[in-house]
Amino acid sequence: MKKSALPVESVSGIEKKKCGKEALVKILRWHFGHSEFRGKQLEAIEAVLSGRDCFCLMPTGGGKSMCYQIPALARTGIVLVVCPLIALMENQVMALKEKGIAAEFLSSTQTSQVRNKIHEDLESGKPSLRLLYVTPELIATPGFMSKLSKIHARGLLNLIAIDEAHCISSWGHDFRPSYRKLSSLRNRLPGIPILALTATAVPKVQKDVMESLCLQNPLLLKSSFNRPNIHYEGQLFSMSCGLRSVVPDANGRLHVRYKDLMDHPYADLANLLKSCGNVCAIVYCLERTTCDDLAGHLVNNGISCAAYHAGLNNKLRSSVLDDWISSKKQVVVATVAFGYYRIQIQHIQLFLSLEECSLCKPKHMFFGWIRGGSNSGALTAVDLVGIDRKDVRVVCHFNIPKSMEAFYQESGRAGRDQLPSRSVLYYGMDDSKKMHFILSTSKSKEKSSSSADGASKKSLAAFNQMVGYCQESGCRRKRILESFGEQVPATLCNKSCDACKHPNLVAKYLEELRNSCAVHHLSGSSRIYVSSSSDMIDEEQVSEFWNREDEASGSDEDISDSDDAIDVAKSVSQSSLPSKSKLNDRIQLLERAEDNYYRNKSPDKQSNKLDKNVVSESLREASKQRLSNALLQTQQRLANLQIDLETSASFLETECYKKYGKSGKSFYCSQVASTVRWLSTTNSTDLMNRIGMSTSSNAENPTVKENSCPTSLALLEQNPIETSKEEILLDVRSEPSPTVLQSNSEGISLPPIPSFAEFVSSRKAKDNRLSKSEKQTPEEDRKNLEKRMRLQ
Ligand SMILES: Nc1ncnc2c1ncn2[C@@H]1O[C@H](COP(=O)(O)OP(=O)(O)OP(=O)(O)O)[C@@H](O)[C@H]1O
Ligand SMILES: [Mg+2]
Repeated sequence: MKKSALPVESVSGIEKKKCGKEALVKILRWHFGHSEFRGKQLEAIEAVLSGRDCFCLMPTGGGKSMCYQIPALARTGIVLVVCPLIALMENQVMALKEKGIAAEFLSSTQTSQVRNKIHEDLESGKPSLRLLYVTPELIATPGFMSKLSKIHARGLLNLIAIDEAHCISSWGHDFRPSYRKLSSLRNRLPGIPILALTATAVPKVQKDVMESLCLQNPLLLKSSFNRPNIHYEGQLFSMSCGLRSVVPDANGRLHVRYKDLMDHPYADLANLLKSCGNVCAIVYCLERTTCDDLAGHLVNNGISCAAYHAGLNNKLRSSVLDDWISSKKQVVVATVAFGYYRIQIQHIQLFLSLEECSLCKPKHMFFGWIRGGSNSGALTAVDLVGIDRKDVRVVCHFNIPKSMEAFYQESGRAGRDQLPSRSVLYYGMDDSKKMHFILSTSKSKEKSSSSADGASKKSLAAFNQMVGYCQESGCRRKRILESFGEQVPATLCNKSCDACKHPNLVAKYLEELRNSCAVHHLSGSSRIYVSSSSDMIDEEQVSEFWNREDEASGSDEDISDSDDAIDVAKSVSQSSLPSKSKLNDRIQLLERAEDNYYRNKSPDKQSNKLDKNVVSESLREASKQRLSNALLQTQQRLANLQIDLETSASFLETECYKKYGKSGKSFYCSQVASTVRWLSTTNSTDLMNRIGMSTSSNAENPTVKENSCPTSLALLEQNPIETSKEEILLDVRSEPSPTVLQSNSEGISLPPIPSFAEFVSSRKAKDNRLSKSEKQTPEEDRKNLEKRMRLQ
């Protein structure tokens, strides 16, 4: 129901004088139903209404949005809100509209009709909009900026709010280059107060944000980062949630849980979620395949759960998010966004930077890099930052976060209703090595400049702090707060963390961890350090990790309309690839690097490597299980799809094995991962086709040869639920159509990964063809290269 705008009008009557506290509280109560302002909300609102810049540092879930939403209602005119995520804008605008508040967002996800309507309103003499949410990229476009300037010239712009302002600082944990462009706002729109808001900014980041946005004499409002309702242990949480009957076992009381001491971390998590009751939870993972696998496992264990990551298509992703927000699903297993985003940019640069390539070791890493480049135009980051489901009771990190800031931000999704909630963190040495590797390579390889080295050191230092948090036994709460520069008394925790509540248990587990892991002990320290060398990581794991991420092509980005990666791609292609001859040089260097790699390997190493790279039976079994989990999810997604899970999983696994079993573990795993991702987005027709096609190549079962003929597809499409596979087969057998069979097969098989030599020679062949047929301009060369990269 729409509320009348009475309070706004009545307040706007007095706005020329001053909007007093009473009037503001009235707006808060009328529109939002909250009785009083929280923390520093009122101070922030009063500051910006008086025309003063403000930097607002409030904890996650502290109510920062209110600091710009109330000013939007206290004055006529528009509040411009800059947001990093489309999902976040949508979520906020929807909530505001439900309250009858005129709010809109502008993004590429809208139809041009919707966008035009918003623009018309903005250009009208008296816009009805109160809040306009936009992405930083849109702000940077000249067209939109000139529109803003016109609104500003007409005196209709009240306030500029920059949400998640830490993204502007390269010192912050989620730096977004596009946020940097916001520094022009002060000059372009003079006299308009700027409100910067964030939950995570260490002093250095605070300073950087204020300087970058050219804030003038800003009011700096800092609330404590402490989230008293988040428990970093299990027992007190269970009790305060009324779960007395569920007494957690010893391990269940812990906040940091050690994967290396567990037989089955998946099972441990399933038990944990069950022991918490059927509560709302977020599980964060580093990789999409873990998301898929883990979600499959949880579903098998009766937990209402879905995976959420950028490998899913837009429709599925929003339906998962809707289901989760509306409590139809209780647990969402999601990837952490911005880390991936950086990795993708790094791929583009690694591929084009030969100095780096000559350093690379395993052959298959080339492919990861090359394929990574293909996603340059399509960022694939997903995050749940700022999505306001208030009753998240458990946030679990299934892989170690990259920094304390990231950990705080992500675990802070819990308990936004201020009720008791729980944070759980799974720590594993392998995860730690993987993250260490990503951080040590991603920044240092972006540019070979000293600033990039510095950035790499910074992120490694931030990560080491996180490792310390997992491997030491001091109060967790104190440690989190101290990482933000807050000094707190030891009593603050009140035994709401595992280290304070169960110190002996924590010490015991740490001791066991030390004994069980083959790790480095640094003298005088109880910490277990990961060696700083990237070769600590198993090459196969790295390869699969990269490839897995790369093959998400087809999924649209949803950070925002970000042009960051496009900028990078352009600048790299312009600066590093000015001509075709340079590109040839680079390709030759790549070849030499590859040769060197193989020449430098000793025969011993090679045979060892071969052994290590063999696809074992147990790996094949595990892959089958993984595919079966993915098929189960697909079956649920596609409602009542009739397939035999075991047979289909076995078929798909055999397909992967046939294709890459001989090429080694890494290629095989990559193909399995790719198939799992394909399953998460495929439709019934394609799935049936593929399973059918598989059998068609089986000589022992010639009947299925015609399985992917169009008649079966048409039948399935007409009546996807009632029509059984047997019926389709029967129908198909009467109408064989080998020609179409071939085209279907081609349409649905996954693109093969070429060997590096194949890649290079196909490139050469194409170059030869080109040089024969026509002389191209450097610009055309560049376009061709970009196209080729996209097609990889
Ligand atoms: N004065 C208030 N009284 C009660 N509830 C409030 C008040 N202000 C905000 N809230 C509620 O607190 C919740 C969190 O608010 P909001 O989303 O603005 O937090 P945030 O600080 O932006 O968090 P994040 O850093 O996670 O984005 C919302 O559900 C909001 O309705
Ligand atoms: Mg927020």
